[in-house]
Amino acid sequence: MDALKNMLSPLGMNTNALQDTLKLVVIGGTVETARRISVSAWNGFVDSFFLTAHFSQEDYPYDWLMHWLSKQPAWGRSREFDITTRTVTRSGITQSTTGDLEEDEDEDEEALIHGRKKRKVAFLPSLDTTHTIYYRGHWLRITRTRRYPDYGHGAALKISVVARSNDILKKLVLEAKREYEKDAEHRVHIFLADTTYGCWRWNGARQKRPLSSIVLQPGVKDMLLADCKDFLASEDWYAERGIPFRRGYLLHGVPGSGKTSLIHSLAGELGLDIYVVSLSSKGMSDNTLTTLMSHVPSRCILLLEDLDAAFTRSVSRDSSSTGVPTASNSPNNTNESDGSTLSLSGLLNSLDGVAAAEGRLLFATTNHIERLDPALSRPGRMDVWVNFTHATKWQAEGIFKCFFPSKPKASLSSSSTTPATEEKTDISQKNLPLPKRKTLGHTIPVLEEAEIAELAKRFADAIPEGELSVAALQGYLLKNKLRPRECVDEVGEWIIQEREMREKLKKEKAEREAKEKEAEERERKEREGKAVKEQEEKETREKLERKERAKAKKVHRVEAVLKLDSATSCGGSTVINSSGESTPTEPIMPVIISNSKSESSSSSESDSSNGGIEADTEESITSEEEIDKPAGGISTINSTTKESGKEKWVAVRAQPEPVD
Ligand SMILES: Nc1ncnc2c1ncn2[C@@H]1O[C@H](COP(=O)(O)OP(=O)(O)OP(=O)(O)O)[C@@H](O)[C@H]1O
Repeated sequence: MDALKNMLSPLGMNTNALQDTLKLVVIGGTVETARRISVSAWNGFVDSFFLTAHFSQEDYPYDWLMHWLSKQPAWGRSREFDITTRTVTRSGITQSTTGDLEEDEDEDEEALIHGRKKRKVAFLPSLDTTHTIYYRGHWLRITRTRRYPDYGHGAALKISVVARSNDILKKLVLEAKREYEKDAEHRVHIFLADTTYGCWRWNGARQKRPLSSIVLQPGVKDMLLADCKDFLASEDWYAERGIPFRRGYLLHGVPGSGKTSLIHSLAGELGLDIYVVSLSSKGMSDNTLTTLMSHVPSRCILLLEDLDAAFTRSVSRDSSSTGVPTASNSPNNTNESDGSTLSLSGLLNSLDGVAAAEGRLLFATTNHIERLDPALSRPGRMDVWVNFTHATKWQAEGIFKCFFPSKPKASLSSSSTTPATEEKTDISQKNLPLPKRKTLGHTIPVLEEAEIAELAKRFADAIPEGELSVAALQGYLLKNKLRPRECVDEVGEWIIQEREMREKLKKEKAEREAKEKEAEERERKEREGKAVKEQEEKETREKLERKERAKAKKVHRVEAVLKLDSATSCGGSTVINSSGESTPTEPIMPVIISNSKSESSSSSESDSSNGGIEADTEESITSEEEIDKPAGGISTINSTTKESGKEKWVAVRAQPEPVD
């Protein structure tokens, strides 16, 4: 140190300051080294004593655990966490679309803020931080990380625990699953096809719809439900017989008759998620569809909505197959412009090809069954067909009863003292028996069963059989949900209005179509007129051009004649034309000789008719005979004579004119 001091003293440095700096460096280095050693020792310890489970966002257990973690009170004590009002799913954190999560359990569940329901705040482990929570006598170390930090998406969960066996982790996953399923019990999860990436995107969870709220002809719902249940329970039966474990249902019929609603209801009843594909969506191709179908989970409902619409775009297939496109609905160019190249064979392959998923229930809906190719709707692809019609009287009665609850029998006797018509009750408890259904914030009169039955009967009698859609009836009942009696009294009036409205819409549609047709016709005529005009203009232009060319040739000829004249006067070669006139040329020039005298004479005639001025060089043909014939001022033809077809080429050399 003294030596160092001696070395530095001439430099005028403060040795004490230097010493302190060096000390700091040494201490800092030692501390950092110690930290690193301890971290790696701890990691070694963790690796050798801890059991670690990894959960990827792409898989279901991730959802279960995130859901479970969001419910852990431990986050309240944690010093670092994420707070969200969103739902955690495989496809990331998604804004809750259901809006049924309240901030405070104790608060009024009915409370709405500007029409929206309050949302519950959820606590989640923050990214890239290790949290420790206590679970069943074990400390769990939980780390949530980004799987692809560079791309900013994809998350993974790592849970470590000191334990001899992985039982504790199994218990944790099972518990998380149970809780998740319990919460999802009243919901149907909807996934939509993403044609850009060829994957499924979670689109939200919908409240289950009770099957009793769907009013169909007797036996239809029961038959469908029993068929679906039977299918789901017969995997082995299918395997033993080598039959592909798939079942298809084709729901066809008029719009607003309950096809989609029935599928949602069945999904809820069977506890299945719904995977929806719109075949006419932008970018849908054979490859995308095959990829999507191969990623459908084994137990789910695969829904192909408006099957016929996929083919009204004439998707790269012959017009004789599925959904024959009509003139008005087959814009052939659109599918190419939006990159949709779905073909019928592509669709068929994706439905039951090698890569197609097994165990799924395929539901297809269409309003135009007549447009479907028989290959698409054949048994094996579509095993069960259900026709949906406009509302029958039976359905009208059913939907009325669904809307207006009747007083339960037990309360009938107890309420004998109070007039039944005055009593008001909550609709959610009587009419829609959903366990988690929230109240609607209004009440409707509850009538006696007999009165409701009588009103329903009158309502049904007033409804014309098979004329109005169930959706239309529902719309009318919704408008009158608090006035059951008036609703029945006024139904006749409403039907007249509906008819008038439909008539008006029909008329408007017809007018619109006529106008469109007229416009099309006008456009076509205009196009044709334009084409004719263009053709005429073109012809006139060509005529003019021809005339111009002829004029130019004449001018050229005159110039040539004038030139020759001047050349003759000063000596030089001469061209002999058929009329015996000689024209001076360059000293040596080719001459075309015609074998036919008549031609030359006609040529000369035309020459004379043009006043002896002809610009066209070919027309100034000189006959051989005439060349042989000496003419005034014409010298001998002394050069080679070339035969070319009927014409001969000779070179004419000028000789000086003899001097008299
Ligand atoms: N049979 C029915 N029972 C109960 N409600 C019905 C019935 N039919 C239609 N509805 C009601 O009408 C509305 C439209 O029904 P839905 O979308 O299921 O009809 P759809 O046949 O699928 O129509 P589209 O063919 O136009 O898709 C829904 O709100 C539904 O509640």
